[in-house]
Amino acid sequence: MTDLKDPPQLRTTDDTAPVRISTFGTLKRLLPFARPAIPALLASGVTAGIATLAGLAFPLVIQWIIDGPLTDGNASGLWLPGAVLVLLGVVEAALFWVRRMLAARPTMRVEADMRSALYDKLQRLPVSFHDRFPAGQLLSRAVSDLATIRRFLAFGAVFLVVNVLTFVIGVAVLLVLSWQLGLIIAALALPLVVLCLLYETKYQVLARRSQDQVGDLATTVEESVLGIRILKAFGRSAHLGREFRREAIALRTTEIRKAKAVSVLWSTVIALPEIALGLILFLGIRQIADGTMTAGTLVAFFGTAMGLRWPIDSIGWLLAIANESATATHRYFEVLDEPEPITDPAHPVVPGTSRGSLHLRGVGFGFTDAEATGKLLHGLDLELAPGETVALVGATGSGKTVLTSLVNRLHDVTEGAVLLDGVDIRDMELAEVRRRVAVAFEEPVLFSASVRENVLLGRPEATDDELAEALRVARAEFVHDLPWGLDTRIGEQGLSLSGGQRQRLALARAVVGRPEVLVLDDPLSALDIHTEAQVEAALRSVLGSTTALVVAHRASTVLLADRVALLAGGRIAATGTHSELMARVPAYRDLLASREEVGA
Ligand SMILES: Nc1ncnc2c1ncn2[C@@H]1O[C@H](COP(=O)(O)OP(=O)(O)OP(=O)(O)O)[C@@H](O)[C@H]1O
Repeated sequence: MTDLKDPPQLRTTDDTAPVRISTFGTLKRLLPFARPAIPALLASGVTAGIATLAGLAFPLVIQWIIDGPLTDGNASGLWLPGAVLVLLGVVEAALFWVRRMLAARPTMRVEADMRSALYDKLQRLPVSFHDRFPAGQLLSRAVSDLATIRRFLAFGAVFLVVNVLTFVIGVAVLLVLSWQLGLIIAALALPLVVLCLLYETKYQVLARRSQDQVGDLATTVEESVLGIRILKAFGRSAHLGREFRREAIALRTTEIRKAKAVSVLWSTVIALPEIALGLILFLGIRQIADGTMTAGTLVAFFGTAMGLRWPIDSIGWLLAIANESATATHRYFEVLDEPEPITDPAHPVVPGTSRGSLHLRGVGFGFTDAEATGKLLHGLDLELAPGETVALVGATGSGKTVLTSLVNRLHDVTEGAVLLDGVDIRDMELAEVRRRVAVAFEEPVLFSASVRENVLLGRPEATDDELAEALRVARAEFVHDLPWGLDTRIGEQGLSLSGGQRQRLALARAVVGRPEVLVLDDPLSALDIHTEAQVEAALRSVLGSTTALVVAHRASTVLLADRVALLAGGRIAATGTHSELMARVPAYRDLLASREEVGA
């Protein structure tokens, strides 16, 4: 019996226990991206530090006023400390503004650079990665995770350093003012550190879960928007609505647990200084009564201790930001660290004059996530002479689409090789392979762009004549009747086209510029019989000069080919002309006969 593994877990569940990561170690990975922003962030930190010191100086000036001019009854002596107070206020406000200005622009650039790097990586990653990684998870990484990282760099990191320094300097000032009372505030550091460590462990797990759940939610929204017609047609909107609500509730539960964790920390962090301040007031008044402390010193002490409230109170908030950024960073690098198995070779072979011969030699292929079911293709041999058209016929699920995806390295063969003009395509530059091999898939995907941009996607350098020729071959001249002709926007944000129109544009995209090798995955399936006949007639002229591998389901498409290859059991079971195979291969006869019956 086959030992089947559990199906891959694509969605997050409440029981998923995310891996514990080191907050500092993970955040360090941001350095290469954050490096250009470091001077500005340092300047921003220095500015914030000076502003905070200005704030800490207030109580000392008040002490000066109380123990000086106020005690002496010298009204004219108030001018100088009054002016200093105003100056400190202005400096603090101005520096606050400067700090924001300094941090905003460079951190936004870091966010933009990281987003571009992620996008580039997604383009380089193989199709197999995109098959298994839900789009919503990528979306949440590209949008919300990167925004979290930017907030951390702009505020979190700066204030984490500034507030710890402020605490240390403030405690030093307090110790100078009164070492006995100062020790009470200094002693606060111990329970705070213990509390923060306990909290970090718990919060990090929740932060990761919440970010994963945001990704799940985005995936559900994306799937329901893309499949809105099917959902409506099958009356499943309510079902998906329930699924969405279930995920939204899971996220809400995690967010509430996060809020609870923060609130416990926060309330303790706020309560501890309150108790300490009460104690200080009590002891301070006794010291004034004993004559061991002046009223001005107690006011200064109290004012300074109050000034340390924000650095202490903010610890919970800053740790939350640091933890969320660490998990966001971890999630970001999960994608960035993905291996890129399909890349350019170190020393690409530049093929000589291209003739367009295609040879699949001993090809084997199996999906890594479907190992238990065995290899899909094995020991497959198929040779196409330059200019030859071969129709690939096989039962549904036999691997025809997968085979076509091996020819332009959307997947790499796991055994054997695909040779273009005798050169292994893995030894050629990817761009070169994709320039030589053009593909039209069964599912024609159009982008939110003009007709012209969609058709010239792979060959932006093609001339207007080549574009017109491609549209003619694909019988896609209907584009000239669109409101803005070739400049009409189509795709998701543009004009909707019918299935047949989309397929004809996808075909035009493949044939534009007459590639050496054309791979067509059932390119005419959405066309009516009349249009199909017209496209076939026009295709013949292209196929006459191009090597083509055409996945075919119908006899009419098969007839376009010079030769037919029957894919069965993971290999090419028979080749020959249509009539030869009809005469001598019962499996082929059955396959086409059943299709024609269904089609009839
Ligand atoms: N990403 C994937 N991971 C695992 N298995 C996959 C993946 N993509 C396709 N398969 C499996 O590979 C097999 C062949 O798929 P393929 O799309 O090539 O079939 P096909 O011959 O083109 O079928 P059809 O004629 O119905 O289009 C199927 O059993 C399919 O389930």
